Amino acid sequence: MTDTPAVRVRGLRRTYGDRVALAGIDLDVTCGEVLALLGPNGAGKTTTVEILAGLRARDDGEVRVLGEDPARAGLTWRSRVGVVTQGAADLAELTVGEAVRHFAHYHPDPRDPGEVLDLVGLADRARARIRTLSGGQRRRLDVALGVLGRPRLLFLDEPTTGFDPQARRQFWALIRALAAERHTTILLTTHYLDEVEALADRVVVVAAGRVVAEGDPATLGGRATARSTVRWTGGQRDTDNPAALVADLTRRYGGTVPGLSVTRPSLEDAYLELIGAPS
Ligand SMILES: Nc1ncnc2c1ncn2[C@@H]1O[C@H](COP(=O)(O)OP(=O)(O)OP(=O)(O)O)[C@@H](O)[C@H]1O
Repeated sequence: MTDTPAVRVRGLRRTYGDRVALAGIDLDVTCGEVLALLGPNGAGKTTTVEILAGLRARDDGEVRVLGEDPARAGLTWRSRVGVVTQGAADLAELTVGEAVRHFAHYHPDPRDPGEVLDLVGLADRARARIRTLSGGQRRRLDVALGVLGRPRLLFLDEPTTGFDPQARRQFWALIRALAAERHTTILLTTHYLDEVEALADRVVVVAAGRVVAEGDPATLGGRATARSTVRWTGGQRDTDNPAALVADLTRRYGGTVPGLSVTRPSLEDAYLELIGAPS
């Protein structure tokens, strides 16, 4: 890790016609971390990622990605940034191996194409035409292409949308392996709260083009210190001291408390509260 942030954004604004997509976003991503950008549909996540990746223009604000302005950065910068967006290129008639070998030529110091296919679990599909891949395999190929150039920073825009549960777990293992490599910073957008808990060191919540919260997934929205809810057959109560209440119930029931559970707000509870969703 270094002290220079991988991403530094101040006052980022973008409108489409009279629709304000980004109303002044501030964002810092530290080198080596996995940062999740979370927010409801239309919050501005894709717009933010695409501006940071140099794929979209901004109206206003200061943006530094790996120390450069993506609107002006050149080929050397581009080779240090990996992008996996929602609209992947149309490569249907190539085989998996051909695609990876072809795109390796775009990078000054590419990873070995065979190693990349191993990394994403596609080695046994190298000879398959891309149009024959399943949705999950296709996304893995997108990631393979995104990491070919040994990026210092990897953008993943909703990488597991449409995956089955097993494919999501495998994908998480892949992202963890990448994150464990030195110098790979990951900025991930997602709608899945379990994905944030599984992968992210830090989470930034955006809603209507603004940052509404940021922090550690375990403590977001004050959930680590929030009141607990104790439920049992026949009752429920919110309390700051669940241990005392459970002890009291245990005495009252003369032993086992029927249907006992003690819960704190989940990340989903904290998130829905932060974005102002009706409960
Ligand atoms: N090319 C475009 N032209 C016009 N409006 C756009 C365009 N792209 C995005 N917008 C609008 O900008 C706002 C932010 O969209 P964006 O795609 O960045 O949100 P998002 O958080 O990625 O949403 P989702 O979770 O649905 O992918 C939305 O109101 C959207 O309708």
